[in-house]
Parts: sequence; structure tokens; C-alpha cells
Amino acid sequence: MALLRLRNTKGPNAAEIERKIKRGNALRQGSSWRGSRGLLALLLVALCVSTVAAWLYLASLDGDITETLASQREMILPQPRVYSVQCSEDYENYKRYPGCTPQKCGRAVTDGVVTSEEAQALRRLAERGLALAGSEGGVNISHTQILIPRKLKSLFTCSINTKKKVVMKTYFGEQIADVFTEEDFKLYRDVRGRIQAVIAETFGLDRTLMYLTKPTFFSRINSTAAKTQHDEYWHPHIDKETYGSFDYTSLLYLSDYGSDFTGGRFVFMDQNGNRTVEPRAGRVSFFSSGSENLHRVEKVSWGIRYAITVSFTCNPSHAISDPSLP
Ligand SMILES: O=C(O)CCC(=O)C(=O)O
Ligand SMILES: [Fe+2]
Repeated sequence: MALLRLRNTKGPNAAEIERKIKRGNALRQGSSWRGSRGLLALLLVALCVSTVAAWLYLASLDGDITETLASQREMILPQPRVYSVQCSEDYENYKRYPGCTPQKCGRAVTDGVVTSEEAQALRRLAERGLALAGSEGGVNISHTQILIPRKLKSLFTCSINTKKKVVMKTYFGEQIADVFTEEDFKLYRDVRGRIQAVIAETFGLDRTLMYLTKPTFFSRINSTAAKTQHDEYWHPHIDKETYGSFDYTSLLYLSDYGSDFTGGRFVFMDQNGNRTVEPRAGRVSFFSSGSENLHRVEKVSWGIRYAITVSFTCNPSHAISDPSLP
């Protein structure tokens, strides 16, 4: 009986104490778990913040894409979109030609000069010519160009090289007449004339004092790896340095960024960031050719990109005539 009483009096207390101990332990465990969870969350936040900061820092070092001057989706009409930049001193090293030598420098983009039908026709022309170039030359290079020489006795294929002007030559002689018709040349001449007019108007030039110069060429770029250094079209360059005679460069795009190819945007590399032009069939982008317009073309990652480079000089001794049948 006494034993029973003792157990009865001690029993409930012991159980109560045990419960309290257990609850205390559980609470302590819970709070230490909560504490380490908080610490983990804090660490995660710190990690995220430092990753974002590092990414922003690297992006700023890399001078990554900062602005799109012309996106593929928009139509820039009827006036060109003009972006002025200060002229570099490059032009001081060359004879000045009043009415032509750049006094106003910059770049501009217009979709109002070449229709999409014209761009399509020129693209077919480029495909025909470049197919011939590929098979004749026996080369399969990622960036092929057809130069349009002074007298169209022959066509060359070559690839862009930022140091040397003409790199690889393949002659087509008489085959030109099989590939291009008089109508093709007329189309080229018309388009060239309109491009010249818009450049003259935009930069306040006398268009009769600007001359077509070489190289003027079609280009086809795909994503095949470059086989030689000459295929490396993506290097930053200044056209006046690369080609010598250029005072104004224009590019007529014959395919669409995003649907015909990816990558391949044109990038102006300014000190305070990059400015891009997204190719669009029929779009003309033009700019003064000095070092105020350092640029590059992004690597094409998929598809085929067609363009025509049409260049102008102020120096009549560097003038070439429009291509025509021999
Ligand atoms: O095709 C382009 O967008 C530019 C090519 C270029 O920079 C050049 O021909 O000098
Ligand atoms: Fe260029």
C-alpha cells in the first residue's frame, strides 16, 4: 500500500517532469535548427548577390551588348534613323575633298531605300553567284564574297581579311555571262544609286563627288568553322584601315536576323558600350568609314546570312565603275 502510494505520488510528477524535459529538448533542437536554416538562407542570399554583382562586373568589362540601334522586327521608315558620332582624326591623314570628305560622322539605318522584292532578287543573284564561286573554287569557306571588279571580265571569290585586302582569288572568266543578266546589273546600279543618294543626304554631301570604290562585294556567312584565318570575318576592324579607299561604307542586308540565321548582328564597338544593328532583308545600314565606327560582325550560329557591302570614296582616283556585262 505504502509502496503504491509512493509510486502514485511520485508517478505523475515524474511523468510531468519527463514531459517538460522532452519539450525543452525539442524546443532547443527546433531553435537551433531554425538558427541554422536562417544562416543557410543568409548564405544563399549573399551568394546570389555576389553572383549577380560578378556577372554585372564581367559584362561591363566585356563591353557587352548595350543598345540595339535597329531591331529586325521594326521598319525604319521613311527617314533613316541617324546616330551621330564625332569624326575621328583619321581623315586628316588623307587628302580632303570638299563636299565629300566626312565633316559629319555617324551611322544610320533605313528600311526605306530597298524594297523586299529587290532584296529577294539580289539574294537570288548572290546565291547564284556564290554557288558558282563555291564549286569553281573548290573551297567550302564559311564566308565567301564576290568582288565586283572594275571591269567584269572575271569575278573573284575571296574572304574578308581585316589586314590584307584580297586574299584568295578564283577566276570565273566567261561564266559571268551565264550567271548574271543585264537586268541583274541594272538592279544593282539602281540600288547603288539610291544608297549613294541617302548617304549624301544624311551626311550633307554632294553626291556627284562620291564614287563607288572597291571592294564592293556580296557576302555569305554560315556557321561552318573558319578554315583559314581569312574566313574570320568576326574580328573588330575599321574599314578605312582595312580597305584604304573607303570614306563611307554601306551594307545592304539580304536576309533576316532571327529567322534566316542567328548570331550575325552588326556591332558598333563604342567606348561606352556596343550598339547593334540587326540585319533585315532590304535594310541599309551606312556609316563614315573611320575609326569612329570600329565594328565587327557577331559569329553566325545558325543559318545563312547574305549581305552586300557597297563602299564609296571621295578620291576620284579610287573610283570604280558600276559592274556591267563584258
Ligand atoms: O556584313 C556586315 O554586316 C559587315 C561586313 C563588314 O564589316 C565589312 O565588309 O567590312
Ligand atoms: Fe567592315
